[in-house]
Amino acid sequence: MTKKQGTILVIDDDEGVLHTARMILKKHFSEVSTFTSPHNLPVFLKNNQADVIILDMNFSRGVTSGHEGLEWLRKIKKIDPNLHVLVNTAYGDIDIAVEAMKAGAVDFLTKPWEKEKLLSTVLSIFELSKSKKELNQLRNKTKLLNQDLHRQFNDIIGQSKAMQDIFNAIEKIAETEANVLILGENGTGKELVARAIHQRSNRKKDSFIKVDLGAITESLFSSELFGHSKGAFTDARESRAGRFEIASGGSLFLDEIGNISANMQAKLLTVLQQREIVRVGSNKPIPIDIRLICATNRDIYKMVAQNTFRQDLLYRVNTVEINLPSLRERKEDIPLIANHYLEIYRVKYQKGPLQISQNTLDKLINYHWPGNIRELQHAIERAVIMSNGHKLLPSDFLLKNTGPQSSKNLPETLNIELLEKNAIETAIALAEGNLTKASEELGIGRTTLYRKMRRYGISV
Ligand SMILES: Nc1ncnc2c1ncn2[C@@H]1O[C@H](COP(=O)(O)OP(=O)(O)OP(=O)(O)O)[C@@H](O)[C@H]1O
Repeated sequence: MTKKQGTILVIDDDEGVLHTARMILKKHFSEVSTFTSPHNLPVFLKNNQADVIILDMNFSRGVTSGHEGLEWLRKIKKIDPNLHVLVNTAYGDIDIAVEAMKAGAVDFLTKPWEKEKLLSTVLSIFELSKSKKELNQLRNKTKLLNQDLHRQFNDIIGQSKAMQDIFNAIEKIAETEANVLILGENGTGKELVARAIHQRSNRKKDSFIKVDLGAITESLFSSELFGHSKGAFTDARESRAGRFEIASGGSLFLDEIGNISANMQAKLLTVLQQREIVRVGSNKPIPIDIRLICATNRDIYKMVAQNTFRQDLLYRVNTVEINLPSLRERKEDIPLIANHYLEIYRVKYQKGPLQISQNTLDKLINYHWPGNIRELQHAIERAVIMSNGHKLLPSDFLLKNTGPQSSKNLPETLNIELLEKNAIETAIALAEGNLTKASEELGIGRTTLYRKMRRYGISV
């Protein structure tokens, strides 16, 4: 039998008890340390790890009040609140056991020990301590990663009215606990906005955990999100916390929420309603405290209308909604964003002074950017790599000639006057000669419409 790698600490003034503990536990754990007095504990804990501490409640001869043990329990929890202490009480000493649990003990044993009971209790506390440690490690790791990401993603670039509205919305929403649904095409910055909300929220010191629901298979969904206990399925050699648990205290960002099956939607809804998860293979509910931010590029309302997305789930996640504009709806931001990434990649690829020529900017502004900012970012990166001189030229950009503004869909002429004349004729025809309607459709006043009709020789 392989021993568990970890340290069990036993403190009891009775040498016989310590001997029994060593006999039973040594077979199962790599390290069993015993002390007859708790006085050396602070020094020991400073220099050593302890996965489980078994603490007696009385150390002075003839004393049975348990106060000494409680005192030491409090000291241990002060040294490290995450230490798992199992207290030893005399049979029937329920009051002391209750006091000890209140003071932070995980469980209690009554003396004399039954071998099986001692072993099973210590083993289960050991597993608990390990999975908590693992959770803390994961949280610390993601905090570090998030710090890096925030450094990298700190600025959401945009001066357009549309983006100013988004910034205002982020400021207003961030400090609330409201669930947020971010809608927008691919590459419009949904994740960036989700991170910005977390960074400005009261949860910013805790983790921001992202789950790409579009990339999770049906079979992995529950264990990824809710975790699993040891032995829950063939590969579950250790118990593992899911993303909900890891995000607890912080924000959970569920990307591509429009991409999950009906079955996954039902599971998610249950967790959001009950605000607790149950690891796969366990039946113990674990409360979760998360701020939920979801995103999708799909038309979620259409999906609800077509019964492919649950309305009750939508209502759970969309307390507040943010609609991110596509890049072609805020073309005025294109030069700003292009120059932002020019600077980043110029430095990254160690190029000298580099500018974007006016012709190039015109080309970028006129392009329809189906992949939005991500596509612009990659286009700039590529152009910087390929550039030879001090200017990025139109030929440095290979923009896809597809989509709504491709040559196939272009009008026969780009002459502005002819386009205007065609638009007026079409509007009048569609309005069946009603000039008030036609002017409304064109977005101009009736007087302007008359003037333009005279100018282009159009009659009704
Ligand atoms: N306003 C912005 N200013 C600067 N960079 C931006 C902006 N919006 C997005 N980006 C950049 O564009 C890329 C895509 O952004 P992000 O991943 O947030 O988009 P998304 O909408 O979540 O995309 P997807 O739908 O594909 O998941 C990232 O590299 C991000 O840094």
